[in-house]
Amino acid sequence: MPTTSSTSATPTTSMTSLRSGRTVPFTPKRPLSQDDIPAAARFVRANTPLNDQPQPAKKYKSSISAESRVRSTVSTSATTTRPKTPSKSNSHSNLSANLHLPSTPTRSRSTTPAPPSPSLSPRKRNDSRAASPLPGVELSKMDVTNVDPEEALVDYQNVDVSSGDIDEAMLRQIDRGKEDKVLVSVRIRPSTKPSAWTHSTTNRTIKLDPTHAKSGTQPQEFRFDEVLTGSDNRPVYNSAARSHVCAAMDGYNAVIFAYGQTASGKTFTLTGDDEHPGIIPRAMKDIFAYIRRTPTREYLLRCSYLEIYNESIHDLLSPPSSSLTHAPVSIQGIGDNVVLSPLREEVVTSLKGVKGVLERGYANRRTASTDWNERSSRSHSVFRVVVESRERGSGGDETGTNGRATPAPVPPTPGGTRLQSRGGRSVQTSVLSLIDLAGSEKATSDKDRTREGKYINTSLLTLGTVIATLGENAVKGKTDHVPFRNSKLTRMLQPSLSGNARISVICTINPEPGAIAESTSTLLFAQRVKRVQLNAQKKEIVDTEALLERYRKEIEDLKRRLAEREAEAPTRTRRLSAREQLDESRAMGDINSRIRQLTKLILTSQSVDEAKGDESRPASPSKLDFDLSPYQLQQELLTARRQLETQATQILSLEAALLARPELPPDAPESEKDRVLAEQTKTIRELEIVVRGYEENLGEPLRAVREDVEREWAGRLEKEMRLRVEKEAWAEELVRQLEKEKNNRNKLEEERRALAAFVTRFDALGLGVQTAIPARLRHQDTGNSISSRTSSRKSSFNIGFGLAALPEEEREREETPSPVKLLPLRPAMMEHVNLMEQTPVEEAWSDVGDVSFDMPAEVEKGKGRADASPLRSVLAGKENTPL
Ligand SMILES: Nc1ncnc2c1ncn2[C@@H]1O[C@H](COP(=O)(O)OP(=O)(O)OP(=O)(O)O)[C@@H](O)[C@H]1O
Repeated sequence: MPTTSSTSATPTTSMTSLRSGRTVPFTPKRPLSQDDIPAAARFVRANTPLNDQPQPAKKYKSSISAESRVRSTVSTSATTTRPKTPSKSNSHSNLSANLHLPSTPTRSRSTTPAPPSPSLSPRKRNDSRAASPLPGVELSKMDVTNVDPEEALVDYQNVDVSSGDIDEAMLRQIDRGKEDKVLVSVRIRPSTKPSAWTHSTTNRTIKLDPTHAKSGTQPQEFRFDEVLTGSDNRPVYNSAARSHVCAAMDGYNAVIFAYGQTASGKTFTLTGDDEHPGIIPRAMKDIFAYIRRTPTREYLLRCSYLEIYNESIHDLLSPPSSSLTHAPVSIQGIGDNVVLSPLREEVVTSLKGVKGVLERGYANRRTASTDWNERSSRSHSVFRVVVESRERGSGGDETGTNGRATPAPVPPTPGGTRLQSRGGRSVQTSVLSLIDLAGSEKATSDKDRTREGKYINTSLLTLGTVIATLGENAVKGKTDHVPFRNSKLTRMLQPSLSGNARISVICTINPEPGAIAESTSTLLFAQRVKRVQLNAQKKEIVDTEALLERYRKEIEDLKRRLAEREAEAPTRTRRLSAREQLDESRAMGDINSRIRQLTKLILTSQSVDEAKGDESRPASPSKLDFDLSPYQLQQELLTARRQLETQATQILSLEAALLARPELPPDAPESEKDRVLAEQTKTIRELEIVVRGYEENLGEPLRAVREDVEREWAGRLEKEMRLRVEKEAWAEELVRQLEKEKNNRNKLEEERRALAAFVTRFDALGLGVQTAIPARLRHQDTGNSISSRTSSRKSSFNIGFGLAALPEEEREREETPSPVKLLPLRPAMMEHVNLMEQTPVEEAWSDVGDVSFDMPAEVEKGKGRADASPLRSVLAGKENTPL
C-alpha cells in the first residue's frame, strides 16, 4: 500500500534529523550571526520567497563585483591566507568537513606528486617556471600541465584510506541508470508552510493538491524515478547519483545536474552542509573507494571547475587575476566534440587534493543575496572530473630508471587523454560532470540581479527547448534541429545531451502554495527530460594504441637486428664473397625498408584502423572521397592534423632522448666513443625515418586535403554569391514590376473615374441609356471588377498566346506560381503582359459596348494599343459636349 503524504506534514520543526535528533539547521549559504536570528525565522527568511515577514536579507546582500572575485582569487595562493569572510568560510568548512579528510596520507607511495624535478622533460621545466605569472600568486603545482601523468596515478595500493570502502549498497546501485533513459528524480524541499502538493515516495508520484487546482480541473499526476523529501542527502545521493558515479568510473560519461526554482535546494543537494554532505563530496569519496576495490586498474583523475555567468564561461580554478595571459574560456570543437579551452585542470590523487580544488573553485563562485535566497547561485557551475584508467601492468617491461621510457608526450588536443597506453593496454576515459544550475526566478528588486536573472532564465529556457526537441525527436523518430548553440550551457552539454552520457537530473521544488507555478514548470521540465533517449558508450583508446604498440615492438626488434648486423659487418665482410656481400646489403636494405614501412603505418595508424584487414597498406589520405561533405572533409583534415601533432611529439621525444644521453669525458676510451657515436648515428637514422615518413605520408596529402576543402568551400561560396546576385536582380525586377502595376492601377482608376463622370453626365442629359451601362462602372467597386477582369483577361492571354507560343520548359516556368520564375520571361512576353496591364480600360470599355451611341472610329482603332487609350480618345471626343 503506497504511503501518500504531504510535505505539509513535515514542518520545519519536524524536519529534525531523525538520525541525530537535532533540528536541522537550514544554514543559509551566507549565514547571519547565529545569535541574531532564531533558527525558525532564519529558515523562513532564507528560503521563503513569499513570506510575510520583513526581509532583512537585503542587509546582508553582497556585491559580486569583479573586485570581490579578485579578493578571493588572490587569496587562493595558499588556502591558509585566504580571507575567511563569514559568508564563504562556512561553505569552505562544509566542503572540508564533508570530505572527512585525514591529516596525512598513510600509504607508502606519496599521494601527492613531488614538484617537477629538473630531470624531467624540458617542457615540464618550462611549465613549472611559468606557473607563477603574478608575484605573490602561486598557482597550484597540481595543474595538469605541471604533473607527469605517469607519476600521478592512483591505484588500490596508494589510494587515500580515508575514502572508506565501497559498501554493498553501492555495488547494487551500479546497474541503475544503465537504461537508455535519463534518471529523473524530484526532491521536495522541506517547508514551514503547508504544502500545495501531495506525493508518494513509494509510488514515486507527485500531484498538486486539488484544493490548489483551478476550479473544474483535475490536477495532473507526475511519476518519476524517485520522489525524495527531507534534509538527508544520503538517500538522494544513493538513489539519484551513485549509479552514475560508478558508471563514470566504469568508463561512461556521466552528468548529474540539479534543476529548479531559486532557493529550492539545488546547491544543498549538490554541495550540502556539514551535517548533510551533498552529492559532490559523496561522489569524490566513492571515486576513491572505487579505486580501492579495483586492484586490476590504475587511475589518473583530473578536476576542473567552471561557471557560466551572464553567458560567459569562467574558470573557477584560474580566475583572471591569477594569470597575466588570461583568456576567457571558449567552447571549441565541432558537433559533439566539445573542447573547453583554456581550462585549468588539476590532477588529484587524494580527497585532500579534491578538497583544495573545491575550496578554491567555490570561493570564486558568484553568489549574491536575492529576495528569495541569501546566497543564491548567480551562475551555472560545473565541477568536472576526468577519469582515465588502464589495466595495471607487470611493470618491468615499460619503465626506465625514473619510471618512464620516454618523456611524457604532450596530448595532441586540449582536453585529450593524458595517460598513455602501455604494452597494448588501452586507456579508458570518461568525464563525470556535476552541475549546479542557477535557479530560474521571477523579477527581482535589484537591477544587477534582474540582469543576471535574464541570462539565467534564457539559458534555462534554451535547456528546456533543447530537452523538448530531443524528447520529441526520440519519441517521434524525428531528426529536428536541436538548438544546442543557443546558449553556452546547452552547447557545453551537447555531447552528453546528444546521448553519449548517463544522465541523472534532480529537480528540486519548493512545495509552498506561492511557488505552484514554478514548481509545475519544473515538473513539466522533468517530464520532458524523461523522454530523452540516451546511448552512452565507453570511450576506450584500444585498437589504435594496441596496434601502435605492436608496430613499435616490431620496429625495435628490427632495429636491434640491424644494429647487430652493423656491428658484425667489419669482420663478416672480410669473410664474405662479393655475392654474399651483395645479399647481405640487400637484407639490410630490406630491414630498413620494413622499418620505414612500419613507421608509415604508425603515422597513419588511424587510417589503418579504418582499412581493417589490410594492415600492410597504409590508408593514404589521397584516397579521400571527395564526394564527402565539406564537414566530413574538415573532420578528415582534423584527423590528419592530429596525426601530424602526434608525429611532432614523437620527434620531440626522440630529440629529448638524444639530448638526455650522457656526454663522454675527453679521456674516455676509443671503443666507448665509437659506441656512443654508433648510438647517435642510429638515433639520427631513426629521426630521419620518422621525418621522412612524416614528409611522405602527411606533408603532401595534408596540403592536398586542405586545398580540396578550400576548393570545395570556394566553389560553394561562388555558387552562393551567384545565387545572391540573381536573387537581387529578381528583387529589383519585382520592384520595377510592382511600380509599373501601381502606375497602371492609378491610371485605370483615373480613367474609371472619368468614365463614370462621363456616364453620369450622359445620364443627366437624359439620353436614357442607364440600363445599358454596367452597374459596376457607376459604383465604387468598379475598379476591382475591372482589375479582376483584367487579370482574367491577362491569364487567358497567357494561355491563349503567350504560353502556347513558348517552348515546353518556359511554359512550365510560366505555370509555376513562384515570382522567381518570372525572371526568365522573354522580353517580348513581358511586353505582352505590360500591354495587357496598360490597356485594361478597353476591357471595361467593351462592357459598355452596348451604349446606344456610335463609337468614334479612332476608339475602335485604338483598341489594344498601349500608347493610345480608348478612354482618352472618347473623353477627347466628348470634351466639348455640353452637360
Ligand atoms: N532539503 C533541504 N533541507 C534543508 N534545507 C534545505 C533543503 N533544501 C534547501 N535548503 C536550504 O534552503 C536554502 C536555499 O537552498 P539552496 O541555496 O540550495 O537553493 P538553490 O536552489 O541552490 O538556490 P539558487 O538557485 O538561488 O542558488 C539554503 O539555506 C539551504 O540550506
